[in-house]
Amino acid sequence: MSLVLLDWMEDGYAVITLNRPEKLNAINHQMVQELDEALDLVRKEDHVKFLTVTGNGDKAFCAGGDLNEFHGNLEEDEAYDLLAPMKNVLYKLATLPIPTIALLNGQARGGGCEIATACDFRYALKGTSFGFIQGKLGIAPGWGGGTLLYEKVDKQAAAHWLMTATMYSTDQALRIGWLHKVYSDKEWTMETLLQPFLHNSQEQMTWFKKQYLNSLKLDELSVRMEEETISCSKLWESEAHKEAVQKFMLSRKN
Ligand SMILES: CCC(=O)SCCNC(=O)CCNC(=O)[C@H](O)C(C)(C)COP(=O)(O)OP(=O)(O)OC[C@H]1O[C@@H](n2cnc3c(N)ncnc32)[C@H](O)[C@@H]1OP(=O)(O)O
Repeated sequence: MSLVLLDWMEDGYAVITLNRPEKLNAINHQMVQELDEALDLVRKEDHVKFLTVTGNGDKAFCAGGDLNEFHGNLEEDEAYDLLAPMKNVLYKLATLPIPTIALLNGQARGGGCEIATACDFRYALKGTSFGFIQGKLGIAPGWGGGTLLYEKVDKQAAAHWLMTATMYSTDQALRIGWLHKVYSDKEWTMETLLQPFLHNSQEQMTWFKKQYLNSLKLDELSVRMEEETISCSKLWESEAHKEAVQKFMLSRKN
């Protein structure tokens, strides 16, 4: 079964859906691989105007890395080998030549927020919440999403969110500029959400995106994302991280 769905829409855009709702779309190895392949396919299609990324189910966009696979008992080099492929996926997503919109149908935690941050824009359903909670697990973002957060919101707001590792409501996330729009249940239809983009041609969209990417200084971005993955791999060995993952695992068994 595909854990990542890729759909081509008649209106000229593509949709990637994280498809593991029973695990709140937590990212496992298979999904890393499938996301990578889906992004390659989207990149090859020259008629697609933009890409949306969303989650299946009504509870979560993505609950982060799968804690059974991205578990606590890893040496630094093992952690690096686990984190780096998803960092490469996020770099691909962040630098895709067409605009990308995260449609946040439910909560996002940890790596889920990193995926959303790699998209150019974030629209959320009212009542959802979001947190770069890695700090509470004895680690820091490791897929490059922390680095990307500094590109997307005010630097102090980014540092504050990462260091406090708290969940933000849609109002808080709007206030710091991480979210661009919030919609009610009734408004949450593709027509309403995407209507402002649909009138643009593919040529317009690729130019807008190129101009945006030019502002990001991409060489430097990939170096900083790599540094993030290396730092997170070191933190992976900490007792605080082992204990936090253990606590989650034990809570599942009761
Ligand atoms: C790469 C680094 C990172 O991403 S660090 C961040 C990792 N993510 C997390 O710490 C979030 C872990 N999940 C949670 O705390 C809870 O599931 C939250 C999101 C609060 C939702 O709670 P609740 O509404 O009660 O749902 P639940 O816990 O029963 O979850 C439903 C099923 O999904 C699973 N799930 C959830 N998150 C993950 C995850 N990150 N990795 C692996 N599995 C996850 C739960 O285990 C549960 O499945 P099951 O019913 O136990 O089979």
